[in-house]
Amino acid sequence: MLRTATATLRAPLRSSAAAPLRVRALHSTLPRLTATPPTTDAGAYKNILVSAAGNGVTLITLNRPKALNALNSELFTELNEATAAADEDPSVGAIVITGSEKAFAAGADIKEMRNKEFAEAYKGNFLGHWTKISQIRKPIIAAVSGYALGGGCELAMMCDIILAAPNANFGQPEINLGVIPGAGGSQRLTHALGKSLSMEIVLTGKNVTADDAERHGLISRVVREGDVVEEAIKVGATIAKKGQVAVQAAKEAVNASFELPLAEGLRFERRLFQALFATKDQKEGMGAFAEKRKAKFTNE
Ligand SMILES: CCC/C=C/C(=O)SCCNC(=O)CCNC(=O)[C@H](O)C(C)(C)COP(=O)([O-])OP(=O)([O-])OC[C@H]1O[C@@H](n2cnc3c(N)ncnc32)[C@H](O)[C@@H]1OP(=O)([O-])[O-]
Repeated sequence: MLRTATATLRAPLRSSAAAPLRVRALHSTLPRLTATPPTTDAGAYKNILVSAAGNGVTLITLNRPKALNALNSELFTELNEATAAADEDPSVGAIVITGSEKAFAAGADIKEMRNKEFAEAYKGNFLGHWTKISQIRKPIIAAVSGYALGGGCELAMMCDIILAAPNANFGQPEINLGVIPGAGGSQRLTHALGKSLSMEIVLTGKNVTADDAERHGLISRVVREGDVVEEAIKVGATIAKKGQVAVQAAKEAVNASFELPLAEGLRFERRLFQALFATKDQKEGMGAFAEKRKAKFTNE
């Protein structure tokens, strides 16, 4: 069951570092996609807030403000549970993950892991459960403000789209702690930025600004100050309006480009494209175009 809390949506904008990001009521400005009202079960999770943002979007807010949303095991377990629940929920078409104004997440929880030993980390597959987010089939949008460092940057990169506030700061400072990135920082960052800049970030621990991240293709775009969550929800709502079989296939196809050689990737894309002719949404989408009307997708 999707456990939800509306606290973030209701919270007034505070200037403190702990302030969750503001979301204006979008129900009036966006087309209605789901009749599911935001359900409240505040306190169900300790480290995240989950709310139905309307229009088929689930909003997940990382909520360990005192630790700048440092990602401890409990938080990640909750995040896995909430994203899996949203993935299962037919009324949800997209998921937004955000943090506070000061920090999306300042990394894996250093205090939690400082005394770990190799045998324990290896036998317990430490951080293995972090990969679950990348198995979620519905699109996930990261709305990043402030620090997205180490595991925080890696979490953002596990999402499908990254939107950033002007104060966002991305980096992999693990080198300063005597370790290296452990949840994709050396791999996804390099796919996005290329070797030279990734090496500089990973080897020196320097951060990049939102503008630089946009310029180098790490994120989709920088959004006006104060608007990043709202904008991410809008993007999510736009996606949630599409035929969901095609959306999932599109996500699968784009992700395959990170893993397959070009010829295999092209073949995989073509097969998925062909398979979509078995869906009602394809008939509806193309029929609606030919009949000059708006398509009504049923996700079948
Ligand atoms: C997953 C795969 C591998 C990943 C590895 C990593 O991510 S390694 C991590 C890679 N990331 C890094 O190396 C970044 C580490 N963080 C920093 O360098 C700084 O906090 C800052 C520059 C982000 C903000 O500076 P600022 O002066 O504005 O704020 P402040 O410093 O006063 O912090 C406020 C409180 O938050 C606490 N806290 C913060 N981050 C963490 C954390 N990751 N952990 C635990 N706690 C953390 C901090 O201790 C303090 O608590 P206190 O003492 O009040 O009980």
